[in-house]
Amino acid sequence: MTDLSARSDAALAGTDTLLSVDGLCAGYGASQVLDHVSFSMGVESVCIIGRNGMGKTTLCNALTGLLRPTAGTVTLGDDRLDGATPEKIAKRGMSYVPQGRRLFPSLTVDEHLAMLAKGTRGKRWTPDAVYELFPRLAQRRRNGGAELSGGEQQMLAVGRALLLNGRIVVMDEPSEGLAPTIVDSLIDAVHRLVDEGVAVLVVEQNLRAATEIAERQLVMVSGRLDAETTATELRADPELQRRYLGVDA
Ligand SMILES: Nc1ncnc2c1ncn2[C@@H]1O[C@H](COP(=O)(O)OP(=O)(O)OP(=O)(O)O)[C@@H](O)[C@H]1O
Repeated sequence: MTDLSARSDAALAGTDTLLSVDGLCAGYGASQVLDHVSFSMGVESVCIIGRNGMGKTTLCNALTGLLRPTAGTVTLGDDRLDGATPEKIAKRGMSYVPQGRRLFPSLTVDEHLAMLAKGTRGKRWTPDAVYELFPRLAQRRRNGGAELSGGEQQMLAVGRALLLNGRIVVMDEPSEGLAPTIVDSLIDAVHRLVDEGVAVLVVEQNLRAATEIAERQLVMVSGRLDAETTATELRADPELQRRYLGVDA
């Protein structure tokens, strides 16, 4: 385990920094939740783990503009994102798959993707490319959001985020409530994205999903990101699992 404050960018040697977060603070009214969160990542998959209520969703919201940071910076490539609206942040290359998927029950899969298809011509991610990544979704293309299983909804939520053709995708607990085989598809999709040059930052509380999605595991405790561990360490250590994920040995 590493103390993040002692960690330098040298730890990312071999990986150029894509996202850099420095001293990020955010909260709700007078209650500060994020307490000077700092980390950086390249084109790789990274997990943010932590027990309930530690501030993981708040971090996702502060990164993607749904919550305005009160201090600190978020830099993607050469662009400063902090303080920008969610629309601007998405346009600059950070897309978000929020917890709960937020789909429209009456729109079909095709219609969800069509809403974002404009502007994807000639780009890597088009509706057809999403159907190729998730063949299950292609079979359900004419079904409405309300008729999809949890796993299909999650695939659609990821597919929608991909159509923004961004540089990084932030996902909040994508494995929540999904059957193990569907979790496998999501894990494969994350690895494929990274292989194709898209960074993926995933909040996870599920031990298997977290450790298979990323080797780097950043630990959030009470709004602070002050430790980093690895999937290898986490798998091997029930005490870490209990402390960081609330998993009972
Ligand atoms: N809209 C809100 N207004 C006020 N407080 C909030 C709001 N959303 C979250 N909080 C508080 O902020 C803290 C962090 O919550 P957050 O949802 O970010 O944690 P989390 O690590 O994502 O947990 P979980 O996995 O349970 O969602 C909690 O104390 C929570 O009660």
